[in-house]
Amino acid sequence: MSSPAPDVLDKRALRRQLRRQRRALSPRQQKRASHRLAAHLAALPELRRARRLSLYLSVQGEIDPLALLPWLRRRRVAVYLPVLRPFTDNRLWFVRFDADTPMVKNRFGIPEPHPRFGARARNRLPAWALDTLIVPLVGFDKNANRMGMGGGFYDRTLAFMRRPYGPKPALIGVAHELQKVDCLPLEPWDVPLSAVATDEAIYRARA
Ligand SMILES: Nc1nc2c(c(=O)[nH]1)N(C=O)[C@@H](CNc1ccc(C(=O)N[C@@H](CCC(=O)O)C(=O)O)cc1)CN2
Ligand SMILES: Nc1ncnc2c1ncn2[C@@H]1O[C@H](COP(=O)(O)OP(=O)(O)OP(=O)(O)O)[C@@H](O)[C@H]1O
Repeated sequence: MSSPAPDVLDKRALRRQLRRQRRALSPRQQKRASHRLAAHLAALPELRRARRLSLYLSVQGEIDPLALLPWLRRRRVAVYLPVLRPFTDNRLWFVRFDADTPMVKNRFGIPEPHPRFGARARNRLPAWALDTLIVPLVGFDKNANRMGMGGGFYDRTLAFMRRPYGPKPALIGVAHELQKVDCLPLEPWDVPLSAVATDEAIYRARA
């Protein structure tokens, strides 16, 4: 076993620090951030044109995108949640999320649609079939570079985005403003986001 390179250790420490900072927010701060985020998201063209969109259910201080749900329901947008794909390592697919979707906790303690519900092909979509994905972030920088939980779930699931042809959903990262850092190291497998939205601002990737 070789020991991890210093930049890997830096990234791990940064991830831990950012996760601690977001967990420290009060319920009142969380609620306010969620509503401000929803207002920013609803102004984005990537959301206004979406017919099929994925959200996530927030855990451990993540900014909560669900304040946007009434707006999405009014517009008849089909809402999906990320689900850990069975029999495949660290990949996601996306399962319909409606008022009557049966939910269970996955191995990380995050609620997701029941595997039996997701097993029905008509209840789920691969990432490429969505118009827009709302991607949870642990950290980001002003150029909309992202850092996630470290499992590589979204990076693996979105690897198709690098192909020169085929469908390309819009990727909108979301986070609390306090998760912004100066500059994130770019990894070869990182898939660029279209934009990052926070409780305070929108950050666009540079063309
Ligand atoms: N709310 C939410 N849902 C999501 C994600 C997310 O980041 N947030 N994901 C985005 O990828 C996927 C799940 N990925 C995750 C990756 C790591 C951990 C996690 O807490 N890992 C533990 C240690 C691992 C373990 O318990 O075995 C840790 O880091 O402390 C959680 C979710 C799909 N659903
Ligand atoms: N397309 C891919 N194919 C295979 N492995 C990958 C791919 N993308 C990422 N990985 C692996 O996933 C691991 C986690 O990557 P990284 O530290 O960038 O996570 P992250 O971007 O924070 O995670 P996430 O995508 O879950 O938000 C890395 O060790 C990397 O080797």
